Amino acid sequence: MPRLALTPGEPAGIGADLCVTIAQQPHPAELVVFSDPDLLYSRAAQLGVPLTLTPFDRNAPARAQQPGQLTIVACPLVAPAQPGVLNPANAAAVCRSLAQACDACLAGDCAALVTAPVHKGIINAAGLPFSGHTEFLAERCHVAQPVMLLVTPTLRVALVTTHLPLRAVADAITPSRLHTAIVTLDQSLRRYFGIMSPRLLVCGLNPHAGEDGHLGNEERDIMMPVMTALRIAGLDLHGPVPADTAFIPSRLATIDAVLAMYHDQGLTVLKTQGFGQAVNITLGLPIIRTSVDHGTALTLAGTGQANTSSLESALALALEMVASVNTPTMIAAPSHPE
Ligand SMILES: NC(=O)c1ccc[n+]([C@@H]2O[C@H](COP(=O)([O-])OP(=O)(O)OC[C@H]3O[C@@H](n4cnc5c(N)ncnc54)[C@H](O)[C@@H]3O)[C@@H](O)[C@H]2O)c1
Ligand SMILES: N[C@H](C(=O)O)[C@H](O)COP(=O)(O)O
Repeated sequence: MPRLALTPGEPAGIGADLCVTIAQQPHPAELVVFSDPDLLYSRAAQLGVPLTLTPFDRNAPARAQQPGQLTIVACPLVAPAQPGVLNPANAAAVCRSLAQACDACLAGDCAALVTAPVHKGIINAAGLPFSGHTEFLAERCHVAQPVMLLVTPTLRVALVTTHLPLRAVADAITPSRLHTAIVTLDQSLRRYFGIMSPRLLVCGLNPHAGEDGHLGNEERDIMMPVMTALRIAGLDLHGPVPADTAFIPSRLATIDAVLAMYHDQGLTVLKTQGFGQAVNITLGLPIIRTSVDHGTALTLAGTGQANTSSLESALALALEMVASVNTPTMIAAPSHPE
């Protein structure tokens, strides 16, 4: 019986609503929520659903989650949360709960981490540099380059760069970063998705993949040499292809994942296709981490209108990934010449 660490994220957003709502169904895992108990009790009362919180005991055997119940590690907020009203006073507590949940996974107390959305803006407004869970967890786990992968039932899209201003993206597409992103994606598809020889489609950075260098040099000077070396090492790589036609059905029919160069190049397509069903996975960490595909939706907090489907998918996929770790299919990663 695995234990899943669950974080509600921004207390003014829909994360707490989602946690108490999914707690109304049974799950084949113990859900350990890292949260302020009063936040969950008050949101459950607001939504009119029952909730009993039981303190986490790492020495007790894990129990499948029962309707109306959650296991809790208390992570107190500083100020009572008001649905829809961001408060920078609670930003540090949000980060602390995330760190505690991550550490519980690193310590083996929980098998995976599943996160509800945080509000990056309010954390930064409180004076804490924060780009996203992906970067926060990578730093916590001492990983230099995590890889963001979003999946729907029919599409997988990974990113070479994550939460970067567009102005900085081109400079961030280095041989080393591209190499790590491709290898991490390839290895993770083998390990967690049972794909024995992943076929990866790599998007160009520039319009028309640089048009032979006439519309940008990154494809010719950076991407092609890295991809050629990795093909020689045995990876099944296609591209770099113009990103505007990377997602047409005939291309997607023969590949297992698309690697986009930056956030909106890949996620706009994926969310247009599958918003609400998609799961965000952080690859390259020593822990399994999945998340929802949506943000804090502040106007929906406390209304009962927030859709739980992405969180349900994130919980289900985390369990599948936990199970897959027991069937290792990893191969040695080709190293980058730099
Ligand atoms: N995993 C994360 O932590 C995560 C992911 C995406 C965005 N964010 C953050 O969330 C904040 C708000 O972002 P945004 O406004 O761009 O996106 P958003 O996803 O919060 O909202 C986009 C639209 O989708 C709707 N929506 C979102 N989730 C929904 C749900 N579960 N059920 C029904 N409707 C839903 C919203 O009402 C809104 O109309 C930002 O600070 C952003 O950085 C966090
Ligand atoms: N890039 C994500 C998305 O658009 O869904 C989102 O910002 C969350 O990222 P983190 O998991 O790094 O917080």
